[in-house]
Amino acid sequence: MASVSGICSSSYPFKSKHFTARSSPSSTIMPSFRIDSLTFPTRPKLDDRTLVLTPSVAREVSADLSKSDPSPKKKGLEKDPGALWRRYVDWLYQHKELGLFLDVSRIGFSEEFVEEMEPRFQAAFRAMQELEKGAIANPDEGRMVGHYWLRSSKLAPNPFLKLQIENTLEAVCKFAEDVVSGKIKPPSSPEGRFTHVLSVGIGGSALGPQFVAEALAPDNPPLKIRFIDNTDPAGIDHQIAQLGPELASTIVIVISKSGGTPETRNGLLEVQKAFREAGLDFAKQGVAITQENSLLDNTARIEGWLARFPMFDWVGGRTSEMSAVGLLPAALQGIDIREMLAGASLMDEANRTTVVRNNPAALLALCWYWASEGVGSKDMVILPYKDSLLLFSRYLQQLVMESIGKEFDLDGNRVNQGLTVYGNKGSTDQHAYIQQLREGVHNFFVTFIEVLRDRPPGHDWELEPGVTCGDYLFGMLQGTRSALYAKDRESVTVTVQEVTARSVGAMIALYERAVGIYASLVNINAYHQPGVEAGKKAAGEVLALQKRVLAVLNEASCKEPVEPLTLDEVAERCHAPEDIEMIYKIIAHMAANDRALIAEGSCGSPRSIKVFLGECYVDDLYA
Ligand SMILES: O=P(O)(O)OC[C@H]1O[C@](O)(CO)[C@@H](O)[C@@H]1O
Repeated sequence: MASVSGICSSSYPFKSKHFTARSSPSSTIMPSFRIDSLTFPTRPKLDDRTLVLTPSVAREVSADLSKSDPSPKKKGLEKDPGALWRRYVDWLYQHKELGLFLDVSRIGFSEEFVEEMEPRFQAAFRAMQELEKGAIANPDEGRMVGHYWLRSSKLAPNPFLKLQIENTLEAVCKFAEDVVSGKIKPPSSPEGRFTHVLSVGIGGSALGPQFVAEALAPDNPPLKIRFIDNTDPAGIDHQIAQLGPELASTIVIVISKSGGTPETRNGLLEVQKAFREAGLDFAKQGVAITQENSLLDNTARIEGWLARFPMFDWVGGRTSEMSAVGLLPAALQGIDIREMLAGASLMDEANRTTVVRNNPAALLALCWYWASEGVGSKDMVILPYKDSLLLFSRYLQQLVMESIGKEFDLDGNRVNQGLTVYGNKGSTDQHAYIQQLREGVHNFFVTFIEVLRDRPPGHDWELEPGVTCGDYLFGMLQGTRSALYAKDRESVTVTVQEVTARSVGAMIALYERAVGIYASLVNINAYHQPGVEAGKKAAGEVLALQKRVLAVLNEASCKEPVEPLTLDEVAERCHAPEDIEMIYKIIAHMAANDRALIAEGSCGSPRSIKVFLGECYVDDLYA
């Protein structure tokens, strides 16, 4: 990217005049899907028997909550090895069928604290039961919250939803089989097969598929996946360039629940342009995953895209991995999606017990509450000791922070809740920031993710007598856990046997439920995200201001001689003197991209700048 000083080097007065009207970039055609295999029965209306988890109902559900917030009364952590071993054994959770363990012994909660929290947990369990039965658990948006039904359709609150879930899963499996087997072929190569998936989506419409691809895609998947998850033109260009001629054998999956997210729309338009330039018909390779009748859905339908799959209004973006959003990309990579669903379903079952110590999601929520004092006072560092789980922390960042990070609680009190999540992987991070974790500011607790199986059977070898490469990884994890604990740094350890579709499904389900329970414990709505709207709205205002700036500059640049303007003059003519800083940034950005020229002055002293456009458009293109 050009530096700010670099962009000021253009010299006045080079300009050209264009007297022909040019089509506005915004008029670029939106493109196409056909979904012969899926039918969408009309959604039944909510009736007055539907339970709405409004603040008052939530309060009713949690009527027996004690008045005061339980607060962790922290003492020094247990250090006696015998007592610690007893604590480890007493609290160790095991899910036999999943081969999953949860060790909470290195979080220092006391028995009294657990007792004090009991009424809150029981209220959280009741709220979760209501949610699973189809209550309006997201009162602000008037939505049910049904991601648990995706892996156990029989739990869906009515036959219509059950059918929707089952039909979609069938359609995803059938489409993926047909693509992988070559029954559905790339249009420009009737003999060939699709080789790549390009997934276009952002947030919950990208993070789950990215995590699962990294964790589970085989070394040689039937289709290799790439992602466009931003409106960064260079990033988009990179993905398209990497595909090169294989764009012709690429299925483009455009994922957006709302169907109107600007970054995703931009990604789509950029990819369509690449298709046009390559002489390819996008519609024949485009697939949409979105809510019925969204802008994206309508576009795909009208243009006759290759396929469309539904996203349900009762599934939130950040809990959509087990919907078509996560299942279709995974299936195209040869990942066993039914196993993923089975793992999630088994974990959900385990999380339905109302006995806290037998409920792994509740145990996690308990640890979060204790460690962060129920107010997010400590960050959650996620450290999987397995390269393939690298993106788990990034996935959890949205799941946890978009769910828990809320200004108001369910009763309308300003609480500014949150739980910060970050991390990459061990042992790599031991050579980065673990130094600070052990000795620096004590503002975190750690979640270690341990995978017992180092390599597929038959591939291991001892790189020194009695020790394998995986033993080192194991040693690093255990060593770091001990070293942190010795310094009173608390940790949770989740252990799985292997990274499989089943264990990944289980881990996703574990954290989804832990987030839901924790949200109840701290009395917030986990299922909306009002905060992200502010940034989107502000971005829209910046782009609107940019159009006004362009119109003003265009008018001045069409004069003879050209009239370069100061920032103050631009701001005044835009009737936006209070936005002068933003106007400066807009101009600097345009200049860096050769769309505005600096006639005089230096960007280092914004008041000295005089700016004009290198081209003049007689039609009022920017109005
Ligand atoms: O799937 P969509 O509607 O494009 O939204 C993408 C993401 O944007 C958000 O709404 C936040 O801006 C997330 O909650 C969501 O996962």
